[in-house]
Amino acid sequence: MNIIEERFAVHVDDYKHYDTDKLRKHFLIEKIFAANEVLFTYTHYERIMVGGAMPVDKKVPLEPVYQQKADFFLERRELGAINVGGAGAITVDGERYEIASKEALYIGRGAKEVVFESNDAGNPAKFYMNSAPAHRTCPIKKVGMSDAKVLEMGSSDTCNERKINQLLISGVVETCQLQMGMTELQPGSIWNTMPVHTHSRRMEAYFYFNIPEEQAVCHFMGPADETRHIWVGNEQAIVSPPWSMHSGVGTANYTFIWGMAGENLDYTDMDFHKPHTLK
Ligand SMILES: O=C[C@H](O)[C@@H](O)CC(=O)C(=O)O
Ligand SMILES: [Zn+2]
Repeated sequence: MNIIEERFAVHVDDYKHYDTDKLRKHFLIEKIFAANEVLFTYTHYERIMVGGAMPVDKKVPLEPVYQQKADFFLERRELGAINVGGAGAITVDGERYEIASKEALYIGRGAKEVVFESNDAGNPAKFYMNSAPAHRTCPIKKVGMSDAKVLEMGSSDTCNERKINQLLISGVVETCQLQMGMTELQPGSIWNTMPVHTHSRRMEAYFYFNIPEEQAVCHFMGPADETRHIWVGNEQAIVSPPWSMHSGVGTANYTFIWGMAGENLDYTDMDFHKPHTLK
């Protein structure tokens, strides 16, 4: 069964008055995975759905949720899934795709039956997912880390040395509006997405994982002159409105998955804000 939460969009003027509780309530997704469940948060930012499937000892189907009023989940949507757990498989209309750790599957609009499973209940697969409305069908494609476009960013001097693995990206896979990838921090580097940027033409969601026990990531949001922070735990996500930056600093090494939907598929068109200009 899909378990669903709904989040409405927040106006930037309203955000300025938020305290810690309210920031967390509107922008933090605390639970992405539950054993043998599919969890989703239905947002009103480009209607992106952010969630996870964690099959343990049984097959778990992707079912439509009330908000969609659809006969099947992908009736009018596309979906990207990236496995952050043990090896597993996703079966789409009878076709089985083995998805190892850090591998992704893109599923286009129209696929009727999607089923998740793990190869080993002792080390279950964890499929982190983003889904956005789609106006046409793009072919299903499995994308591994070796297929990714890799951007080497930052440096150890500024503690932001990282590898941006673009997985679901134009040139690797055809999508309608979804873009997804996985950014890995080099040992000793703790800052992601620094210098920060905004792109009001696209919303974004960040999913943080591989955060060691008792450590955390401090995520920054807001316009460059009105920032706030949210402390994020392991396997939690942040929804970033179109007016917001999205950047984080960890108390230890971590990895994260970013996903975007919106106006175009141009990853490089962000507006940058230099650190000394931030407030
Ligand atoms: O719009 C692009 C996204 O925010 C991320 O891809 C940025 C990122 O992973 C990073 O700089 O570390
Ligand atoms: Zn971004």
